[in-house]
Amino acid sequence: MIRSGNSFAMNHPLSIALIGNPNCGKTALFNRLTGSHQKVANYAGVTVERKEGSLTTEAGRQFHIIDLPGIYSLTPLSQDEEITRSALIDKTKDIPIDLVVFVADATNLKRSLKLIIDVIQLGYPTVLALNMTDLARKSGQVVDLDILQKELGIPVVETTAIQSDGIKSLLDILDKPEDLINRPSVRNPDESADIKKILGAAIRKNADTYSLNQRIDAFVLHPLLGFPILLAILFFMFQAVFSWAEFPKEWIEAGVESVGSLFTVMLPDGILRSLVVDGVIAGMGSIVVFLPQILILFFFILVLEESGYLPRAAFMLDKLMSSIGLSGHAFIPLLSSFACAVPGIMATRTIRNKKDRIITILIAPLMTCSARLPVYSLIIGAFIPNRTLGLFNLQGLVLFCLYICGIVAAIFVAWIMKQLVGKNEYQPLLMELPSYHLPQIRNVAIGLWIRARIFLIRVSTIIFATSVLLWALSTFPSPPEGAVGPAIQYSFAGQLGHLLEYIVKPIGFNWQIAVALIPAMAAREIAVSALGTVYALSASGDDLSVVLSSLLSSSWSLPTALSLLAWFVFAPQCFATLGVIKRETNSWWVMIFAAVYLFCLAYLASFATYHIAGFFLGS
Ligand SMILES: Nc1nc2c(ncn2[C@@H]2O[C@H](COP(=O)(O)OP(=O)(O)OP(=O)(O)O)[C@@H](O)[C@H]2O)c(=O)[nH]1
Ligand SMILES: [Mg+2]
Repeated sequence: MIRSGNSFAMNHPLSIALIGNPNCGKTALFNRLTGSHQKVANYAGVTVERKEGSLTTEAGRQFHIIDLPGIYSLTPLSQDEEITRSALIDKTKDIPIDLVVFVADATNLKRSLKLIIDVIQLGYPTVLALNMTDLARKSGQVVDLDILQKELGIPVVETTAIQSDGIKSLLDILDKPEDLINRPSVRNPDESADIKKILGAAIRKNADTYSLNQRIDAFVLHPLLGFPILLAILFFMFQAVFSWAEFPKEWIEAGVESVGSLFTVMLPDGILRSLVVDGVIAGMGSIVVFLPQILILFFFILVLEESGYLPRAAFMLDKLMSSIGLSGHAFIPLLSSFACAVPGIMATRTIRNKKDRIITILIAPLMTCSARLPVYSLIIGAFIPNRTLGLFNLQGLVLFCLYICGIVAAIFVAWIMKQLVGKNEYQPLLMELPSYHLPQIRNVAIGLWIRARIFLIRVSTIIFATSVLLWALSTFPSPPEGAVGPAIQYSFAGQLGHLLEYIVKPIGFNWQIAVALIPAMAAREIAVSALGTVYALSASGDDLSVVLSSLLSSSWSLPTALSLLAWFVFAPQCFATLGVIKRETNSWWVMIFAAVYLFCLAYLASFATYHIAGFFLGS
């Protein structure tokens, strides 16, 4: 639906849709135009929903910009492609498109040309943005823009979306949208046979981007070396999470401790001091110390995403994944779930087969999300000695094993589900291998800043609120007169914990853990702050000054600690994940099934871990 001529009067912002193949830089361009920070990464299928923003040009013109998932053709094969098709073609859409900026990867123009012609034929006023011109130039490609404009009958500009001055030519055109809208079509290319001719005429020298890529791929995709390289990268990442974070973690810990002591001195002994020191500082402080580890993890994830390595890893794992009945397409959604299952589950929209998609959604929560990191890190820090074994840091090794546990469990569950629903025939993974890019320092820095902000906002809102709530539940009602033992024993939380103790005793948990697990349903890392609050209040006198990890190592047995780790590998301790499962599958049943099977697995795994560890170590 194109607006009628008179609606182009400039009294409302024109809507511009960014259309193009996956991974050609639409979102990078969107971010540049609108000043947003939407996710950009070097693989196909990053954007899976419509994103909108606004642009005011230097001349004061306003535009509404729409970023859409990449498409290969106007016939969608997956749910994300359907979103774009429907935005372009359906008459019922809520936001009419006035202009199309077709974004094409200049280093691979051939791939886009058929789609450009199809989109032009839809009748929208269209501009072609040849993006990634920096790479095209470096590789020696020369395109004759005049010929291309003439052949296609639309304006063509060159852009480099990752450079601050890289989209000037596009902005110049957008400043005169009337020219675009009223432009007579010079010619309407309609035959696919034209493509060769157009390219032959317009490209004077072809890009030579393949040599470096091929040289790197010779190692990375090597039949024998490829897999060890992937494992080594992941292994190094988890080692770094522990060893690099050591100093910054100590500084934050020292900071939190001095703030705690400051308030202990400043405030008179009583309810207010308890709220501030035991509730707020113990709760929030116990989580803030994990910021460096989270940032190190995300640093690696961002660099991997930007480099172009991920689709290669998907290819290597395709055979393995198909042997459990999943397609290689599931790899990137599952890998995204290492950050958080919510975007991971949304990324399954790129999976074409419906059964595969549901199974991938069901196993995504088994990937170790970053919210588990504080929990793992706290327990590992308290129970696993910080020793090096040759090259390896023992704590990093245990963390690596926990990640592997999640992956193995996911493989196992997927395999069982596939047996139940029936296998599809093996369809080899068809996915593009993008060119390797050197990660942009600015992009990585922005990515880390966004992550740090998300984390600190979580700490200061949901974690702050639950810390205060838990403090209240653990403080009131006050103990009866003459009571012995810490006051928390008599509080609401204490009573609830003792009730739940019956359920969690067989898996080795005490009542403090039971109390901590409830608010952790809101977000996993709250388990740490909740333990901080509960133990701060259960501790008597001197113990208060001891950091949480030493307090835990003296109060829990090793089997209990291992059992709690096992619980967190499986338990769906997060409402947001369950919510997104419901939304993406549009089914309460799938969500309930996910919650039930994950809780059952968690209970079984913890039970087995506790008893097996108890048998070997003595509980
Ligand atoms: N060198 C260079 N890299 C670019 C340019 N534009 C985008 N990139 C990089 O190309 C990759 C893909 O960019 P995105 O903006 O995520 O691509 P997209 O078209 O939105 O991809 P989908 O959402 O998957 O359809 C990222 O690694 C970007 O940093 C450019 O002009 N030059
Ligand atoms: Mg995108």
